[in-house]
Amino acid sequence: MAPRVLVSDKLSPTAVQIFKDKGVEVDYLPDLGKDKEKLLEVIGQYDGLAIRSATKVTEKVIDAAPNLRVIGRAGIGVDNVDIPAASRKGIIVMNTPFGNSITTAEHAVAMMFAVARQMPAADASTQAGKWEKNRFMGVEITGKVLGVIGCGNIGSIVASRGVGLRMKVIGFDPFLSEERAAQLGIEKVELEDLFRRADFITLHTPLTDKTRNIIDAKAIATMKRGVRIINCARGGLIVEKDLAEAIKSGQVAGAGIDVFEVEPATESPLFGLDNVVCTPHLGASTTEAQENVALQVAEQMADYLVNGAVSNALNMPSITAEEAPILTPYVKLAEILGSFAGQLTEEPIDAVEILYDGAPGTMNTRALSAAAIAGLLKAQVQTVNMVSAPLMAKERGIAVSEVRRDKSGVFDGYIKVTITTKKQTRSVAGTTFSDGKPRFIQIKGINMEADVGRYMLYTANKDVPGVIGQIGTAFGKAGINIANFHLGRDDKGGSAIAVIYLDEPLTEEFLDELRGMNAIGQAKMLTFDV
Ligand SMILES: NC(=O)C1=CN([C@@H]2O[C@H](COP(=O)(O)OP(=O)(O)OC[C@H]3O[C@@H](n4cnc5c(N)ncnc54)[C@H](O)[C@@H]3O)[C@@H](O)[C@H]2O)C=CC1
Ligand SMILES: O=C(O)CCC(=O)C(=O)O
Repeated sequence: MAPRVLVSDKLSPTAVQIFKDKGVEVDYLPDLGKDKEKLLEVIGQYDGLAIRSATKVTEKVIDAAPNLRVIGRAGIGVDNVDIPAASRKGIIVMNTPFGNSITTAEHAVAMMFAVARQMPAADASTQAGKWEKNRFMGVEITGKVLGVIGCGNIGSIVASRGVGLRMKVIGFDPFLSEERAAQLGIEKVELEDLFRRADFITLHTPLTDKTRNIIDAKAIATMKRGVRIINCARGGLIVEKDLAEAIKSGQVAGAGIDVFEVEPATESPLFGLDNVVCTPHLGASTTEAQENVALQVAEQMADYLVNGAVSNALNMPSITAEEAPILTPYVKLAEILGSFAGQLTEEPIDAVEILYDGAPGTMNTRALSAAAIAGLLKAQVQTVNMVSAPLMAKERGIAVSEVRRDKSGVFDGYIKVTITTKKQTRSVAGTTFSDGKPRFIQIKGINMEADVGRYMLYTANKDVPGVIGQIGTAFGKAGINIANFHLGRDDKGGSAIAVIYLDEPLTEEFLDELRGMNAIGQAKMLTFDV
């Protein structure tokens, strides 16, 4: 059945066409996102949800969406999506990180000019026939200090435009290196320094706990008198009432505000003040940017729903369309190894190490590790998948580590999952052959070569004569058919293991009978999704 996507915000028609061309059914209901109740009613029918900023994807929406596999944001900011809730449900959240960057940077620059020359007020006054030439005295931009807070994609473009306008650009961003700053032709400074020196301040950070209220009364008091402030990033970065007070007092000479604490903003302490220029979250609103993000989000979502390729996901490593078919057998293998370890472990897991030897070590190991952890946790949480697994492992205090090394044995490569609990360390290794099927090659340090079956009995026993006969007799007496049998041991008379393939699962009574046998230390029924 074709996957189904709901587009619940206004998106360019390009997106709808791309979904259709790629074999995805699509419902384009651009006003639905604003109707919370209706969204809750219908979301259960969809595999994908494509949005902009109007649709709020809360935990409630996610809980009402058992079939949802991907949320695609046609834009950058994903503060309207509850990402932890989506991750817990195994739903990928993706955005389009570059499609509207230039457009938004240009909006910030436009705001800077509009504020410097009071364009909107001058326009309104002139069109009202007032000709107030003396009222609208502006300031030059050339030679002024532009302080850019957040020098990522958009901030960097604004910085370079500032340099082009012959401004002195200074930037604050904890992740900005001296090299990158030099490349942009700007000076890297601390925030206090930026506040103290800038004539214009422009914000380009996401809204996080660290950036919320980054401009409040206290910060404004440290700024140059007559500073002008631009916010085309997110409402909540500025305390609007503090900025309004500072504009009234003359400490701040003007502000260009595209984003608000509450949106849609129908009232704000900034409304009606002299030299405040407001736009209704128009940063990304150009034909070009909307075409870019619509095209990109539809391509990305369809690629995931149809081919399993993952790009620009915020809660899952990327997997390209070329990579997906090569990775798939190893994803399956990693999941099976994790599942084997998870099913055999009955006490809390402290740590998991995933070793990549040879070929799989050259692949996307973040995705493979996510699959191994998903397999491991499946014994406890049925709904876990590659998206939710890393978060769930973290929530459970499981330390996950990856080791990669060159090919060291007869196989082109293999994966080994080792788990550590308070009581023991246990490992299982496997590989895939050219048929793409997973094989176990080592269990608890004992070499063996075994296929993976749907129902498998695992026994650990002492290597003494008669054990296999005893097990075989018990199966015969109970009338249970054995489909296949694999054995391995470390040393003569040491530890041995058996993996027995069955057509159906064994009962607990029968397992207890096996466990009652003298030489058998462990008998466990394992089920695999094959
Ligand atoms: N008004 C609009 O329509 C639009 C607004 N935006 C918003 O613009 C913002 C920036 O977008 P991009 O540049 O694409 O993001 P980005 O992720 O490329 O850059 C953000 C930068 O902020 C920096 N940062 C994080 N915490 C910081 C802190 N405490 N202090 C200083 N810098 C910090 C990061 O290191 C990063 O370099 C986002 O919030 C996004 O939602 C994006 C597009 C359109
Ligand atoms: O979709 C829009 O108009 C807003 C864009 C935006 O805020 C973003 O991409 O973060």
